Amino acid sequence: AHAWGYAANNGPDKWVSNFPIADGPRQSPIDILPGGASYDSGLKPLSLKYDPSNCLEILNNGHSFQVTFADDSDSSTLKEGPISGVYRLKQFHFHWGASNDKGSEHTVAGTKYPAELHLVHWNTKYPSFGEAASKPDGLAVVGVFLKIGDANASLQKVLDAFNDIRAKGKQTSFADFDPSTLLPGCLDYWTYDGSLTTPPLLESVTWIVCKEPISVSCEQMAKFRSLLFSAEGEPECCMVDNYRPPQPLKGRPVRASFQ
Ligand SMILES: NS(=O)(=O)c1ccc(C(=O)NCc2ccc(F)cc2)cc1
Ligand SMILES: [Zn+2]
Repeated sequence: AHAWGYAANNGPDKWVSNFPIADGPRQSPIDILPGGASYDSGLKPLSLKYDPSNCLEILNNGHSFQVTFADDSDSSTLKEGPISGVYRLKQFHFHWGASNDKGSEHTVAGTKYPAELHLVHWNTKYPSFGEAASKPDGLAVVGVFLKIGDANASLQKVLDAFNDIRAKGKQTSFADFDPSTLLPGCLDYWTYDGSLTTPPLLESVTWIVCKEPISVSCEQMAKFRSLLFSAEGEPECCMVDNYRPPQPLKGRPVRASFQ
């Protein structure tokens, strides 16, 4: 059986055959309707504390590229916000489009952004990411939209490593990067219970989607699109449109940390 992907023959509409949870009650992403979200004064501000020395490597996994962190201590964590306890940063990655009119996974009243950043954290009440990934409160992902504007100097550091990871399976060391430099100035957010947006689509994610986007230039978006879904020696296939479209809300509440 061919592995999952984003092409017509193995893309989001096909995932349900190998991953029936694709039609489950708490799937992600969703279209966020600001008018349908309820302000919750009980929601705390996000507490994100990242240690750049935990940054290990950058890799092309054939679906996206990701920057992986050492998660053997509580030095890079997410606390407060809608969650209780301590969640450790495991990795961050992005989703993007073939053109600037699409690419984000979450949408806001139907608006698609050209890309979306995901900072993936796991609940330290469980022994590992793999264990946490199967629990309803196991993961917390912070989503940040990217909007076309000025070049993003912090993002450029990540893009400068792309020459070594152009093809699927390539990885290279990547050190001393502080992911908090990729966060918007304002950390107002929407939050809801959801899932991983790629197979295995596990319904274990507390989603925390920032209202304010960060900037990315057209040239930087072109750099994202220079990566390949394909491995070395295979016919080249540009890594673009690696996003799942919004899924049914199925009655879930979406809360806002702001009025
Ligand atoms: N786009 S997203 O932020 O929702 C997302 C985040 C992480 C993963 C992931 O780690 N997959 C591999 C995986 C999944 C479960 C496991 F138990 C082990 C590895 C997939 C999607
Ligand atoms: Zn993602």
